[in-house]
Amino acid sequence: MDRMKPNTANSCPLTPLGFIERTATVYGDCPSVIYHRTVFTWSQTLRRCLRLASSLSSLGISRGDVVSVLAPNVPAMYEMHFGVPMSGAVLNTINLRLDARTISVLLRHSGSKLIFVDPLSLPLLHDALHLLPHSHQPPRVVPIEDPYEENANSSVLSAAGGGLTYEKLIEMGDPEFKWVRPKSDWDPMVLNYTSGTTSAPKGVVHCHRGLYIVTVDSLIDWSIPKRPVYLWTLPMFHANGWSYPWGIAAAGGTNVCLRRFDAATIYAALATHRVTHMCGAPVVLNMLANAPDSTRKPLPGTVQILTGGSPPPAAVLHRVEALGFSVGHGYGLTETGGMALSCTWKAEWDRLPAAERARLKSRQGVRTLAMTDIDVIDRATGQSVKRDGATMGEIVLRGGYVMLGYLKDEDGTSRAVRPDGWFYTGDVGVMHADGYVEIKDRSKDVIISGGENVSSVEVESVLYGHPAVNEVAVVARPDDYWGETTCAFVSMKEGVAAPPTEAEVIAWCRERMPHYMAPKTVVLKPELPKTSTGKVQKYLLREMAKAMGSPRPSRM
Ligand SMILES: Nc1ncnc2c1ncn2[C@@H]1O[C@H](COP(=O)(O)OP(=O)(O)OP(=O)(O)O)[C@@H](O)[C@H]1O
Repeated sequence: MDRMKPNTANSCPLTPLGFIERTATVYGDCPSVIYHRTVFTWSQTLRRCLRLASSLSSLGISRGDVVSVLAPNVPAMYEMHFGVPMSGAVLNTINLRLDARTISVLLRHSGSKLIFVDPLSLPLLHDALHLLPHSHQPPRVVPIEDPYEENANSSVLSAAGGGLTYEKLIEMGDPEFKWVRPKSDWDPMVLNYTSGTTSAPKGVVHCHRGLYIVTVDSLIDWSIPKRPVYLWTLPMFHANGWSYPWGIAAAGGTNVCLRRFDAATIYAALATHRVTHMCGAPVVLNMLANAPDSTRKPLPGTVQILTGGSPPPAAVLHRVEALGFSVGHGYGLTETGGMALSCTWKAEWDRLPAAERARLKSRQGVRTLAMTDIDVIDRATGQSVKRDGATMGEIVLRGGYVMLGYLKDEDGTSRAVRPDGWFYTGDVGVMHADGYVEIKDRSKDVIISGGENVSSVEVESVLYGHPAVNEVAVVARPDDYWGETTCAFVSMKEGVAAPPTEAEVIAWCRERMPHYMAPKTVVLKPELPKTSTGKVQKYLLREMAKAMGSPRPSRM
């Protein structure tokens, strides 16, 4: 046995890039990418990706160079998930709803050599480039055409790219290009900045191996069949759309691209393309559930919808399932490139009442097959918390698709990935007796009122049960007496005849939860501030609550 070692035939580096070659062989004539009236097949998509990789190589882009993209879910964005790393480069998708200052910081931090840009984001990119210091070599700009956008004037685009555009690169490239394979499966493949929900975005680097594992794992975990029809409602710039650009290629599916969407666009696309699968943050589920009847269209069949990214309130899950969607729920971070936990469903739960099913489904669940281990630990002792569904601790995990690290941030990396072999998520949760984890908060969001820990997620989930409530976010408000008290920011559904007052919302909560948890302050707002990935920007609300100062000391 001692002589049994890896050999040349079994040590080829793992990478999800090869999936597209197999798919082009099997499903070459099947639709790969649809955008308005444009339909590509898998053999065309493969050739376009190879042409892109070849052109990037002829422009001098080589192994390890960072190539950025600022674009919505259009076909070019999909192709870049293959074409850019096939040139050996590291793909850096940038959130197009960031401001110019943050984008310039990211471009500088990543040392990006070239950036592809959507026509509608050109002015934003120009502002960002102007903010780069003179000493910094700016990336080469390559605009992406969009025949369906009136504002995408081709001569303006060509001028902005110094004569070069995305389609010109495709045209110039070699469709038989021998793509640059990773030397090792630990070679970096993508650089993704986190959402910046809690602090400045961090540059997460993933390697080919990690992305291969998470892609295959995500296909298995969501039981993706062959040839799904997948609607792109999750931004690909967010953690590479939880790895599904590579996953849908592996399954030979059809990618339905959308530049922008609202409830009406989603319902229309579901019906037109007979969509089978889609992903979205809970905000997308909320949008579907609260859409007026006039915008809803009958579903083409059961649509599988995978949600994650922030806690899905049980009430929202319940409403979406009642509309005919089948909801899957997972939990992950940019640092895991996709889902690390999922609320794996048990057949016997189908017999439970709907509200109980939704409550169980709102739990984040168990580790996926390829995540080696997870735990909820007491940060002070490092010991596992009791499996009682009540004792809170930090969620930690280990497995083959935890990031390589944060780019140029060794301190940040060693704070997150510890010598004890765990990746510390910064999320606070509990372990239930059945081994399912439930998130209670981010460590920064826990409210400590009179020495008691209050989970903002728990208070939010009660508030979501109020029939007039559209969205809610709960944060701490400083309080001279209690230390902190619960402050709820609430937006009401449109068209509610007699929306409740702040005092009525407080009274409603006090009937349904211990008084120390119930909000002492309610602020009604037309809309809550969100990141482009649909997460409520609690730090902004926390600042607002802080600015309100302490209310008069009160007793429970
Ligand atoms: N199913 C889920 N339920 C509750 N929270 C979730 C779920 N999935 C993800 N999250 C939250 O999203 C976080 C990961 O989000 P992401 O990587 O996009 O960056 P961020 O944490 O929002 O931003 P930053 O790290 O810059 O503050 C997790 O740490 C967790 O707090």
